Amino acid sequence: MTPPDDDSRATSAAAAASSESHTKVLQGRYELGRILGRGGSSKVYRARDLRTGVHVAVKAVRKPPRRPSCPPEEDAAAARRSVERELAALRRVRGHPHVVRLLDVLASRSAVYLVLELARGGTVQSALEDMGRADEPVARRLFAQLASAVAHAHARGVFHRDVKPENLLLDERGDLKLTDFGLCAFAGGGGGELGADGLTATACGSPAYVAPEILLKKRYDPGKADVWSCGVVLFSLTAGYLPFNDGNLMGMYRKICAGRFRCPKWFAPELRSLIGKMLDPNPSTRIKVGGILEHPWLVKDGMSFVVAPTVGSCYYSTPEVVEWEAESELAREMNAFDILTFASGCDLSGLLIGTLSDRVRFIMSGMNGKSVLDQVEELGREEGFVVRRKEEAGFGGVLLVALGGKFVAQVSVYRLHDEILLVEAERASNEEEPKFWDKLRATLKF
Ligand SMILES: Nc1ncnc2c1ncn2[C@@H]1O[C@H](COP(=O)(O)OP(=O)(O)OP(=O)(O)O)[C@@H](O)[C@H]1O
Repeated sequence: MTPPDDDSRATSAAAAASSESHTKVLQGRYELGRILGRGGSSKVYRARDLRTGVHVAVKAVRKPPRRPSCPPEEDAAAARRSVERELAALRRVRGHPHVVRLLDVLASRSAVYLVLELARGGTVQSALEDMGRADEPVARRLFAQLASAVAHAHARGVFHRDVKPENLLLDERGDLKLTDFGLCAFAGGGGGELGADGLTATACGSPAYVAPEILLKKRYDPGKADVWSCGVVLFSLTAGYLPFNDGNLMGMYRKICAGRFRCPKWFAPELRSLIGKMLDPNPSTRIKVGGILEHPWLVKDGMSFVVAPTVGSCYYSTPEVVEWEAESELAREMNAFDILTFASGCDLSGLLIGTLSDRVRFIMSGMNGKSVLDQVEELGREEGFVVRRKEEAGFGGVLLVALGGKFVAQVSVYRLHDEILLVEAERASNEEEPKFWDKLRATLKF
């Protein structure tokens, strides 16, 4: 397949997500395959990272079509808020072995693409449809992983608010990954809508999993609402059907508000006890997520939970978690995702971050834009190129031209935030001046 020319790349990237075609390449890097799932405003594709060969999932979140009743700015702002919320949440909770991992973020004028680790085992919902219900040890393992992920998110001030089997993915080993933070709330005013009392009034969640206090339109504690939804998940996993069900929605709501459900007779007493504490219609007496992790039903089969002092969260004590702890300490470098979060005051439209074969955009932090361009200028002169400083937005750019007047490369620097720079380096083609490009790469460290 011949690569598209430069100008067509951004367009083809955006078109890729809207098309059902299976051979589109997003920003020269992610080859999109079949659709794995669809959400309200997204399509999720299986994809391959052409640089590493690793298979990933790309969630393409598009700006919604404008509604005639709604001013265009309102639509754009709502779409942007929802993506920012999901990104901010994934950033806060990243690194936990049972939360889906955000690998990269790309953006175009019409969509944001979240590159996520690929969960090859489908969703817990599809597994339940196939197997009916889970055996108790399997349910215990999956539920422990869910409780651990939710506890971790809460410890980081993120309340999911849409815990349900469709949002629980399974990897190839059958391990659970919590996903879809698009409806979450943040503690401490991080873009969510919690009041000073830590309560919210925003009604969200899926009917069968939603807590009574939300149905009753009370101000509610989103942490307790997550516990309720986890209780419904646990019941569904072990029973194979929902605890609150009725022919009509109002009937179901009445049962939810009364906390009226019946456990199947094969439920062990400890399982009944845990579900009863989670599906307590009174949020003030409902068990907290920390209590779940210590409940006797869960602390079986040699499982144990440890409170990580560094992050103050509870986690499922396995070698993977220990490894994650070490990795998360190291994972401090900036990536495209950080840029989007940092740049929340900037207009992100048209901001493309990523690597093409002959153009790269990357972040430099703690550097002065002018000195970056000075370094490029010096390198160009050493190589015998004609060097021209360009007046552009941001710090400007440096154009490097060969003696015959042929374009060699150009580097432009923009300021994103204080000392955070977005640097764009472009070259004529990847066949020409490879040594110079390597030197530039070494100088600018991209
Ligand atoms: N990382 C992934 N690996 C594999 N499949 C995934 C992944 N992420 C999402 N999916 C699939 O895509 C579906 C939709 O994803 P997701 O729930 O994140 O989208 P959404 O737009 O936020 O959905 P909703 O409208 O329900 O909030 C999932 O139910 C799942 O089938």
